[in-house]
Amino acid sequence: MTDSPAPLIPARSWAIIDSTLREGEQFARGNFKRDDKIEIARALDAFGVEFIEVTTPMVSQQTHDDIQKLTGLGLNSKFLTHVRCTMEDVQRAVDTGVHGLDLLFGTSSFLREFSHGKSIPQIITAAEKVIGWLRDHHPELQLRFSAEDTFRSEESDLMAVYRAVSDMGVHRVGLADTVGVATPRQVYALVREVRKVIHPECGIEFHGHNDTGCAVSNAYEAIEAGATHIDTTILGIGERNGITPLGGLLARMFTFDPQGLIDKYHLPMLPELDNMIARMVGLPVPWNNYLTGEFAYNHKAGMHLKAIYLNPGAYEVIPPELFGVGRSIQAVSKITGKHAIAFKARELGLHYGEDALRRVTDHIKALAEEGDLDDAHLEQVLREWVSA
Ligand SMILES: CC(=O)SCCNC(=O)CCNC(=O)[C@H](O)C(C)(C)COP(=O)(O)OP(=O)(O)OC[C@H]1O[C@@H](n2cnc3c(N)ncnc32)[C@H](O)[C@@H]1OP(=O)(O)O
Ligand SMILES: O=C(O)CCC(=O)C(=O)O
Ligand SMILES: [Mg+2]
Repeated sequence: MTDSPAPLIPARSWAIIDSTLREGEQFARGNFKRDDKIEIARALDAFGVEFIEVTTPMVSQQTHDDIQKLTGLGLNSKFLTHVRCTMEDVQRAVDTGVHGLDLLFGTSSFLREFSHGKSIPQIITAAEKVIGWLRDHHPELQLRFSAEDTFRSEESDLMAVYRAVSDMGVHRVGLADTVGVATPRQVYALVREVRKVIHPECGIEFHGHNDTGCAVSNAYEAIEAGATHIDTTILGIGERNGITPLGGLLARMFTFDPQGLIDKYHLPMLPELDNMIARMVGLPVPWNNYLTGEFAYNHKAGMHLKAIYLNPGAYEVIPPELFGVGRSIQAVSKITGKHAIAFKARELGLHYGEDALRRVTDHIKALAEEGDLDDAHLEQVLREWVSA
């Protein structure tokens, strides 16, 4: 790590707002009880996420009290609650002990027509009232204002809203790809445009859904363009097929500043986090999950195996052990090669000459064509053929 070149994107330039306790509750199987919430919050805090976003206290008295319980745990991660832009919601939120409020208002024609029915000037007026009151009565709170469904909103409307709320003194503005329609280039371009109309000290948050498979790349482009905060959830759980997964974002960003990520987060805890949420929602961790999926570090093809034995970096971009994960080398299959077989043989103290190695390799490949070979069978074959 010490010899690596200067990071392209320093990990200190962006922070994680983990929304497993808000967006994650909108997942089909996300129905966390108080003990689950405490377990999740403690785990995220131990991992080192900077912010934990929780559901609005408007959901119910129970949710309100759960938030108070969470904020009373004395964790290092800061709690934010996600609330509508109304006096009723924010007044309910201010006594929960959170560090900040994530306000939102839909700005696309879809949401203006079918959700809340407000025009852009009415949205700005509502924001003025709510933000003004919060700044006067609760200057200690960090405030964020997000334009829900940003990427289906008119750019001129967005700029008017972002400029206005930045002038009102919010600490961050939010861009939300609510339906997962944005492309990476669009995200990059819009973050750059937003940067131009808000105050220099105002942060930019990105929230991206994964409907078209771009949640991680869009989060990356947002950061590259200057976003300061990214929303994630553990395993990516959320409405429909979810948002940027914590593990996916870390995998992406690790390649730019490994040491920065190691310094900021307790990376070996990632499997624990993924398994915890899988258990709570009653689903397995997906086999191809970033970093922690069962086969995320499985190596099989003969050409790969030759190099992997010599240096795993030949076919791995991120060392699995840094994330508390092991690699598996599948030396036996029809697509194996002589180097992998020689390596397995050496592990057993067996050595083959060039010709014998070719023959035993071809025999093992032929056996594998017929059906699966387990390690015990492989050992038997290797031992039989060495003396043949
Ligand atoms: C894209 C996202 O994920 S946004 C976050 C979604 N999160 C949630 O919905 C949190 C959980 N929600 C709830 O528990 C409930 O929906 C509550 C408590 C917030 C509201 O419940 P209800 O009063 O029964 O209203 P309901 O959910 O049916 O309708 C939404 C209301 O919010 C209003 N609304 C929607 N967005 C906003 C906004 N950004 N600011 C202010 N009001 C809004 C709608 O106009 C509607 O109010 P109306 O009936 O006066 O028109
Ligand atoms: O408040 C935000 O920025 C995001 C809200 C949300 O979950 C979404 O738009 O998908
Ligand atoms: Mg969302």
